Amino acid sequence: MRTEDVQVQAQVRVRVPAKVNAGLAVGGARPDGFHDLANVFLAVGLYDEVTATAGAAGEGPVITCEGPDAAQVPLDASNLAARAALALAERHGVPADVRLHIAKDIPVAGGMAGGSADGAAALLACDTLWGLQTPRDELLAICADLGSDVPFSLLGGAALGTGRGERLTALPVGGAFHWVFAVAHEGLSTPRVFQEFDRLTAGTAVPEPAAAPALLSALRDGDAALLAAALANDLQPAALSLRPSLAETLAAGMEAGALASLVSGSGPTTAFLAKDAQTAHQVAQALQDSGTCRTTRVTTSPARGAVVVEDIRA
Ligand SMILES: C[C@](O)(CO)[C@H](O)COP(=O)(O)OP(=O)(O)OC[C@H]1O[C@@H](n2ccc(N)nc2=O)[C@H](O)[C@@H]1O
Ligand SMILES: Nc1ncnc2c1ncn2[C@@H]1O[C@H](COP(=O)(O)OP(=O)(O)OP(=O)(O)O)[C@@H](O)[C@H]1O
Repeated sequence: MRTEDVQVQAQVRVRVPAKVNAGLAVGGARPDGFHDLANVFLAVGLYDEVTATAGAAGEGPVITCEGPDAAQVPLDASNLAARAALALAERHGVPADVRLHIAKDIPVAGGMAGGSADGAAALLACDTLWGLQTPRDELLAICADLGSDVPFSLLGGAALGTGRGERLTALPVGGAFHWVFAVAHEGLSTPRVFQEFDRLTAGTAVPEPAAAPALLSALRDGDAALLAAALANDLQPAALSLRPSLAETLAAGMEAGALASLVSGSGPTTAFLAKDAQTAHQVAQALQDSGTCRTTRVTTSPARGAVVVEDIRA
């Protein structure tokens, strides 16, 4: 066969970051079961990659997944990447025949929006593969239908999420922050953690959620010490109530020199802010040695949102 006869398979690869919630203020339960939030999202440099290639006519989205946590990822129509492909295809009246391969590096069910990341990445990958050029605001609206965290996975950087977290306002960030994440042995279900929040706050007046001005200025100034003082997560008591052993992980990171520690979103991943890269590695080693977590990851924020990193189209 001559080289020019080889058909190159069209392929689009998208890289998408995980998130940590630098501030998560949670209001009372709404009639629709969700909670109003003032959610200060920060994208961090742990990434999944979703690669889209054309599928056979009529087969719909086909999901495959590789990575250390791949066995925990559903490969059926419940996968957020499959749901994203179907939603986009329906919006444009095109077939959703696409193969989506997820290279998963974001901890699963860890409160780092891994599934949401794959949903946002698949949406961008399919939009590019199918040449649809869907306007950004429409992509964000589809993301919001898929889940509260999905719009932020597309946007990246830092943002305040209001409503159930899907209405985003980008936030300025004045410098890089150094983070350590301690990944727990077993995941936690997000709805279960919100239910526990409701149980723990029952009979109390839950205030309207608001973003702390000190948090926003710490991010804007890139000041790690001020950020450490302002980090807050209203879901932390609920996550600790369901998984009391997380308190030991939080304490081990502080003992090792972290500026601050908190549960990431709904947990059970715990996040540690460090003053520099060297301290971050020391904290990670101490957490590893403490035996209070499955593994650790060291990275920085902010990180770019979902972005096409390879686009091979015939
Ligand atoms: C905890 C966070 O990760 C913080 O960023 C998010 O609030 C969760 O976002 P998510 O995983 O995208 O959540 P969704 O898929 O939208 O909702 C899953 C479930 O979480 C609960 N949920 C979620 C978001 C929200 N603002 N209030 C809620 O009560 C609801 O029980 C909902 O049925
Ligand atoms: N592409 C996907 N990757 C991982 N989990 C997925 C995916 N699609 C659907 N899921 C389901 O979502 C559940 C939550 O997984 P995910 O990794 O998104 O949790 P999370 O990081 O705690 O989410 P969040 O921080 O947005 O609340 C999993 O247990 C799995 O059943």
